[in-house]
Amino acid sequence: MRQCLANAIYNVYLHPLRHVPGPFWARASEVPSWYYTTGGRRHIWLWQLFQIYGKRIRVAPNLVLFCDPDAHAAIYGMKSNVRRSPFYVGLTKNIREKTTLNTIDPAEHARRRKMLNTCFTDSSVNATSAFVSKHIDRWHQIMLDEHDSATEWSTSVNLGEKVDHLVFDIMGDLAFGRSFNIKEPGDNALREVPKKYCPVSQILLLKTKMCRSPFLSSIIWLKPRGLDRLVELITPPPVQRFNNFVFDSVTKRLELYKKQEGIPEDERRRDMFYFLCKAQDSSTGHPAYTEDELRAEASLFIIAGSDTASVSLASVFWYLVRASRCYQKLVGELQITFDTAEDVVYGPKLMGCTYLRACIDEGMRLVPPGPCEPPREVLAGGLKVMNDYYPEGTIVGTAPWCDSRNEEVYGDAGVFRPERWIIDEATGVTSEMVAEIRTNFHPFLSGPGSCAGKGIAMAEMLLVVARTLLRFELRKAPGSTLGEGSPELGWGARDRKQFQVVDAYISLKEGPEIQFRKRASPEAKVGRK
Ligand code: HEM
Repeated sequence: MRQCLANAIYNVYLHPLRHVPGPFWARASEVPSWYYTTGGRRHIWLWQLFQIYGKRIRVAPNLVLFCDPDAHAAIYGMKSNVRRSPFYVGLTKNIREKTTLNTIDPAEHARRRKMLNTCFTDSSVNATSAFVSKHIDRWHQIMLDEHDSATEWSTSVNLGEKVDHLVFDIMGDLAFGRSFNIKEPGDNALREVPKKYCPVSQILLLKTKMCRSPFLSSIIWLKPRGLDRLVELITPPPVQRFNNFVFDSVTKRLELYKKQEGIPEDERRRDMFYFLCKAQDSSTGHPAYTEDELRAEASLFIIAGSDTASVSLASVFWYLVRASRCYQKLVGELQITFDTAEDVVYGPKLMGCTYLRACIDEGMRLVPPGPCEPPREVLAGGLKVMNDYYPEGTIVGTAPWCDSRNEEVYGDAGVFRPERWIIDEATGVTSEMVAEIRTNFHPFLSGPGSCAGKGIAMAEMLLVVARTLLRFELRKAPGSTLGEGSPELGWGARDRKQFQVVDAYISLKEGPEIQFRKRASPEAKVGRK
């Protein structure tokens, strides 16, 4: 107790960061930041703090966060003198399963990332788009079979949940060649997870609470000394089933890869796992990954690529069904560009749909896939951010939820307005205006730790939104408030027009609830290109 008090006094009055503004208790201890993490509302708390204290806040004794485009560049840029913080070590499943995301040493991370990049080329994005489209079409078929919606509006559907199922199945198929089949009707042990959040989210929620706790260094010390084993033992059965499924799938996929080694390239299964197996260490010319590493990286794809894409898509749909002008404009663009949903393939025509891209960007801006900061630790020599110097060991970052609501940059920051991303004389949006907001927009992060799967993720989102809107009409389920803000949620979350998320390092969401019906036959439309 005496030690805690002494630490608190030191943190407030003697610590090198004592001049950085923030609430008294947050400057004294890590408990407030942890407290808000446990409730999943830390991003709202951070937003409140930025309104009170300005562009930089001390959120915990050793943690400084910023809300400014220049700060983002200074912290996450290619040459920034930082590394990933120990938070990422806490996230690891166990000491054997080291992934690119969890590698905090910059040189080792750069080496791993170089190998990983060989799996994310244009050719892999093109190859994987075919898998994605196949899943989307099946998903639509199931929705039609489950709901009598050929002519009438369907009953209310939780599209957020449906999108979870779709994205999971896609990622399983891409990562290790075996779909989870969660979207398929009938029993599925992997779907028997607590309805609210899927297994990966459950794990992340628990781990985020651990990693933002004041006991992180003890947790990291204890991990190889029994804690990992203990967590494995108390892991709920649905999550264990999920882990076992992943393990088993990777083993089977590896067997298939070896079996197909002798046959021509274009006859082999060319999913992400294929590209991982093919990757070579350029310095040795040997395969880049050992079996354990293949297992870990393939599992990382599931973690990194499922909830992120799912929450982004849910956000786009959530806002679109509430903004009929934007919805109509987007459908118009798609109908002019494509004859049918089947015509939507990944390529220049799809990429040329500027309004579609703007809607996706706007959805990702309002609901960033990670609402709080990706934490970075300042290395020896310190770091200058917004004209101030931060010493070695300081943890720094920017919180995307707050960056997205920076009114100095966006003006009407809370409004879903895709036009802000498109240069157009008619709307008065200039190239300078678009450049300014782009400098502040990093849903995939930037710099050495940015998203490796950005190309695949964008292709997936473009395909899902375009094919869905060409096949179905959507509308908000009458009376549904799922995902909305409300006065009881307090300052920063009162706006009913704001899609709410839970912070679990990744954003977790509920909704939107929608109704859908099959679109009239495309021949009935006019004005197509
Ligand atoms: C909308 C979808 C996605 C978003 C918004 C997104 C965003 C991000 C962000 C912000 C990071 C950095 C995390 C941090 O440093 O804490 C990241 C890392 C990563 N993402 Fe994504 N991601 C998405 C989809 C995907 C997909 C589909 C894949 C794989 C197929 C993927 C693979 C990765 C990997 C491997 C990393 C680690 C990169 C590294 O450590 O160098 N992501 N992603």
